[in-house]
Amino acid sequence: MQISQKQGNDDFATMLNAYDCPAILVTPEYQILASNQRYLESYGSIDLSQAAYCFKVSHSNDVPCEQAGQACPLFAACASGKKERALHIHHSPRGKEHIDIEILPILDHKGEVKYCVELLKSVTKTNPKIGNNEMVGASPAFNQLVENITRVAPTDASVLLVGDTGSGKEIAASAVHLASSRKDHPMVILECSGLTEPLFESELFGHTKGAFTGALYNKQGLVEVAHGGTLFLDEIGDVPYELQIKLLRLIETGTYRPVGSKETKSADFRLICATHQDIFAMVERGEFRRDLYYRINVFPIHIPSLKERKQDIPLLTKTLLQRIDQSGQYSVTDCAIDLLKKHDFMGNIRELRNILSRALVLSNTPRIDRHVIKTCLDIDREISGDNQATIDLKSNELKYLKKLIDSVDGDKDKAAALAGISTRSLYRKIQ
Ligand SMILES: Nc1ncnc2c1ncn2[C@@H]1O[C@H](COP(=O)(O)OP(=O)(O)OP(=O)(O)O)[C@@H](O)[C@H]1O
Repeated sequence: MQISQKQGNDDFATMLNAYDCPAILVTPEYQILASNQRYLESYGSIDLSQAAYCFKVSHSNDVPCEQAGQACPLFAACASGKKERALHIHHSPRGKEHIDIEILPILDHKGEVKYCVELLKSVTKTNPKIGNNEMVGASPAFNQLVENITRVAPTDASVLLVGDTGSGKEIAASAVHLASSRKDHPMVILECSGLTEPLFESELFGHTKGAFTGALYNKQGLVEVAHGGTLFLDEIGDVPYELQIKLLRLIETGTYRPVGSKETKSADFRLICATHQDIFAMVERGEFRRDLYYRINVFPIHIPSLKERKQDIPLLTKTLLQRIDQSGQYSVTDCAIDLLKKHDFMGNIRELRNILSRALVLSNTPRIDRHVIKTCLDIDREISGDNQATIDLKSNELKYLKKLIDSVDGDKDKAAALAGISTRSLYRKIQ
């Protein structure tokens, strides 16, 4: 596409209105020449009466992104002469936002880049600031995760989320679903751990009345509930070997039969699987079917552990505190944050959440200090058995749980939630 030099900025802006997302026209020297109506609605107007540069407007930087140590898709597009994409954090009237940037270079008659159209697509369900049920973060590891989610979401490819326990696999699955064209249909979750063959089949495929003892009604399977939407199989590595063939058949044929039925139904879902295990090693050991592995692993995404994104701890702490107690009165001192940053977080974000829930109970003031955080971390260490030689694990667990129950006036449901265990487990542990 070529644009005559005589055309004014108004013409540019009119052309940009053809895009149904915010768009700006930029020179290879980073100067913004025009913006469209959608940009105006999302980010406000830019003063174009004097030179306005994209790095200043979008990032409040004084130098272009690539000189500030960030990947700059404009710089890359000018070098390659081709479309380039990157995930950036931009300033917006709503604060900082993750934006999927696409740069479309416009070449002159000599084949050199004359202008670039920059399309700015907001990324659903992620946030570099405090959010409610969104994924938050701004570290390089988190941004890479968001970039992967953004790329794969609009496709229908099967996604395999690999990450440690509590690192955010389920919330990432939901981000993929919500950024996909299937978002108006359900995302259905099946936790695969501990499922026996009959249960697995009837949960997944449903059953007819009388199919087996206790089948009093026709029951819809999760595959049917997920029709048009997303099927999320959590802990896929725990599906017993003999059941894996049933899953493979479902994926390969796109059809299934409810237990006890002769009717074959057709399935329509996007598959997302998650695991904390090394499935490839399981394949090598003969514990996981190779054919199924290649079916589910079309697009693998690594979910970073909290250890890999320690710089997100202050933001996550603020976010989680607000989620635990919506009054917004609680905060954590800088020294306490430093202590959290030194912790290992084997249980990742879920562990951070549990520690903060405890801190709220144990702190006498809304400003949670280092001392309180240290106590919460020590309780965890004792319970997890770091000091097994000197500590009687069971009695310490009991002591902690009783203290916790007392602190919430005997409310066992609340105490269990704070301890991160089910109420049933709590009763079992204190009896
Ligand atoms: N980036 C994030 N921002 C905010 N909260 C997060 C983020 N990632 C995870 N969480 C929160 O951490 C907790 C654990 O996340 P989630 O349940 O998605 O982890 P998981 O990896 O699926 O856990 P498991 O391995 O036990 O199935 C949830 O409360 C979730 O909302």
